[in-house]
Amino acid sequence: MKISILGAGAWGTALAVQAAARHELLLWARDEAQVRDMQSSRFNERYLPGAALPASLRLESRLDQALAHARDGLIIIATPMAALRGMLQQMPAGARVMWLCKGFEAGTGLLGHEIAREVRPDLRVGILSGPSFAQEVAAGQPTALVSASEDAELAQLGVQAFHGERLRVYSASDPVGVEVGGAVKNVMAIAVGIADGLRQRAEAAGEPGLAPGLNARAALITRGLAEMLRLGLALGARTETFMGLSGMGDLVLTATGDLSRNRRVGLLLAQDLALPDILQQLGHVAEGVYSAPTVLARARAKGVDMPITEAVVAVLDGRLSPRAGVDLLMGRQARAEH
Ligand SMILES: NC(=O)c1ccc[n+]([C@@H]2O[C@H](COP(=O)([O-])OP(=O)(O)OC[C@H]3O[C@@H](n4cnc5c(N)ncnc54)[C@H](O)[C@@H]3O)[C@@H](O)[C@H]2O)c1
Ligand SMILES: O=P(O)(O)OC[C@H](O)CO
Repeated sequence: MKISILGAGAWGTALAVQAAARHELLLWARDEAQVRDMQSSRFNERYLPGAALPASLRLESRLDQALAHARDGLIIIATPMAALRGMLQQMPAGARVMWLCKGFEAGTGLLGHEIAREVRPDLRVGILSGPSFAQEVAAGQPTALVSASEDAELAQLGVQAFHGERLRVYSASDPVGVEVGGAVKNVMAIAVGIADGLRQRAEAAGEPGLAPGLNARAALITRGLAEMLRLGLALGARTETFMGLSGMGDLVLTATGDLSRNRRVGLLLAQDLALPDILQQLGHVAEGVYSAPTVLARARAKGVDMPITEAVVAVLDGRLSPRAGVDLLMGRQARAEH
């Protein structure tokens, strides 16, 4: 199959590395200099150092060439969420397009499939999601993904494109649930990062005392899943999707795995680093930072209670200290679990 992956960040590059042996794969980056560097070194030093780019992988900086390559195949948008609208607008009429971004669009608060419906209803669209750190996928470590679309044929095309020995790809028909899971887990990873960071800080000072421990981490993940589910159901998703790879699976990975950029944002906030410095230090997108306020806005519009998200937004805004954020959650009134 001819596949063009648009966006040569960590994730687009990792999937290109994995699938290049089985398909005619093209990786597009908007930055000509980056493409030249990758062509000469056969590495993507800036975004995924250490992963050799297979000789068969075509590297391209001209978007028209990348789109022409996958005219009869599959186009994968691998940019951050902030670029999805602009990319969709440039797609050829009727193209088969899937995206990897996980988030709500800042400003509009829309999920990817809602943006696509608004700007390009002619496209056949879907999402690839699930618990997947780029570095592990590029190294060929076992990973499971989900290919989701209301268009069953397209969901299957996503499976054919990436299912292989090292990547297991399941199909799904609930893109709303898959997108809500992928977006909300990033916010929860920031929350768990904050709690774990407070513990690390207290332990380093020799005063573990009342800092959030492993019990708090389990509670945050579980109540985070409850928030994700409530918002998802309000937006029309199905419960079982949140028990799957793009819900529970990605939430556990991102909240507990130190390779997560969103978790790292939380860990560093707990060290009292300023958000702009943290983002500069990461050098990669941390979608939860941009999605958190839009998750909250959509939840409020639907009358959905999301206290962890609310606390994360207040910490990101600087209205609450990380410590006060945890205290706020613990100080809430008793209620029924379900
Ligand atoms: N890294 C992972 O492990 C991983 C796994 C699953 C999903 N994702 C999701 O995939 C998306 C991309 O993540 P990433 O890790 O590759 O990010 P990254 O920060 O490593 O790279 C982002 C890439 O997008 C490019 N880009 C930014 N704005 C652009 C624009 N307007 N037009 C074209 N290109 C643009 C950048 O130049 C860069 O190459 C995010 O939504 C992320 O949540 C990432
Ligand atoms: O590094 P993060 O926090 O963007 O997470 C990467 C992937 O989404 C994990 O599935």
